[in-house]
Amino acid sequence: MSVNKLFVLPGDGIGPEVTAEVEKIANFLTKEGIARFEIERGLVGGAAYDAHGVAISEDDMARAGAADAILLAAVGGPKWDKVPYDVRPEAGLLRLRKDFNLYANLRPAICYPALADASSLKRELVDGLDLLIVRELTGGVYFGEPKQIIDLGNGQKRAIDTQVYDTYEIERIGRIAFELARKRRNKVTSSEKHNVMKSGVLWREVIIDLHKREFPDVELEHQLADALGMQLVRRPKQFDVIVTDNLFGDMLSDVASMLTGSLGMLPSASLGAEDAKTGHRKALYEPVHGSAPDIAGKGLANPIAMIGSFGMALRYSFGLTELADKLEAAIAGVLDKGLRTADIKGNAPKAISTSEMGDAILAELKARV
Ligand SMILES: NC(=O)C1=CN([C@@H]2O[C@H](COP(=O)(O)OP(=O)(O)OC[C@H]3O[C@@H](n4cnc5c(N)ncnc54)[C@H](O)[C@@H]3O)[C@@H](O)[C@H]2O)C=CC1
Ligand SMILES: CC(C)CC(=O)C(=O)O
Ligand SMILES: [Mg+2]
Repeated sequence: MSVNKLFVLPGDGIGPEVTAEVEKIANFLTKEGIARFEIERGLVGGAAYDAHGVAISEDDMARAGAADAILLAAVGGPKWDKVPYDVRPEAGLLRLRKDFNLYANLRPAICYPALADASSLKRELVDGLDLLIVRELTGGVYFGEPKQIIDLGNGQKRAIDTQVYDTYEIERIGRIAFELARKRRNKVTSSEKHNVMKSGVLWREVIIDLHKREFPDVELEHQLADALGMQLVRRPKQFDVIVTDNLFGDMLSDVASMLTGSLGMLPSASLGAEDAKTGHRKALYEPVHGSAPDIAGKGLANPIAMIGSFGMALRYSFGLTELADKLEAAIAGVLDKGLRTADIKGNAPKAISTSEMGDAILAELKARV
């Protein structure tokens, strides 16, 4: 049995609490000989800053590079609000994404039937929802240069962020979206703001051209990003795959999370380019949520987004598709039984803690493997 090397970066806030629940599951699978995981741990974000004065150390970057997959919970928090911009916690995550060229961020939003009442929308709007946001992750305004604050010398300052996209960046993320749509309901909605942004004009042009050349069998539609935000809460089941840029993808996926009941439910996979020889993609798996400082250390965090991210690692990095299916079924099973963390409690009589939710998912998994 091959060894799957996992590099775990718990990060800050609720990060250590939710990654502990994944480690329980990985250790069980290893102990029972169902799959073999070798886990190493590193520091990222505020935790790395406190230990080394940087948002991620060179040593941890090297160890992340040597792993088969990286699992990162979340970074940031008010404790580090005043640290220099270059070493702020979020810089560690951005460096991992950029240095490993993890350009494709897959953010599925699935509404489990048992949770349809936990959504902020009416049950009939979200019941059966299954959409996938494909977010470009290494370009756009989060990385474009110049990025600076200039002192204008007259008591005024000017802040500059730059949105930059090249053809190849749009084409490669578009290709991922079309390929994934072919395995789903065969529809892609491309989203930008070509009415006010040049990057939107190019985005639309490249996606239309790619569609014509390589994916004419897939249904393609375009929606402006502001209108798409509105449609996500109006009639979310119209979507299959949404492909969009780094900033819009970040915002729209937080919106989509509430359709499923909570930000604590949404997993994600950040994938790099396919290695021509091995077919393997460098990958980092991370929940969509942040470090949730408001609930950190209280056992209130929902570990499902993190456990679901591990499920995506089983599927996309380790080729353990059947096990990934079983883990997802275990999550659904726990929800069917009415077990809820505080964020998805709804009308349930009581909420269970982070570790109780992890234990319950593990027990459901044990019954399936
Ligand atoms: N990928 C990452 O590492 C991200 C980091 N952040 C950072 O996290 C920090 C906090 O940011 P916020 O805007 O508060 O966003 P957040 O996602 O951490 O929290 C937003 C709200 O959702 C709740 N929430 C989030 N995850 C939850 C979970 N697993 N279970 C239950 N409730 C959950 C929180 O309690 C909070 O009320 C900031 O420093 C921000 O930069 C934010 C987003 C992504
Ligand atoms: C760098 C992150 C804090 C940005 C973010 O919110 C995300 O990627 O979801
Ligand atoms: Mg975000």
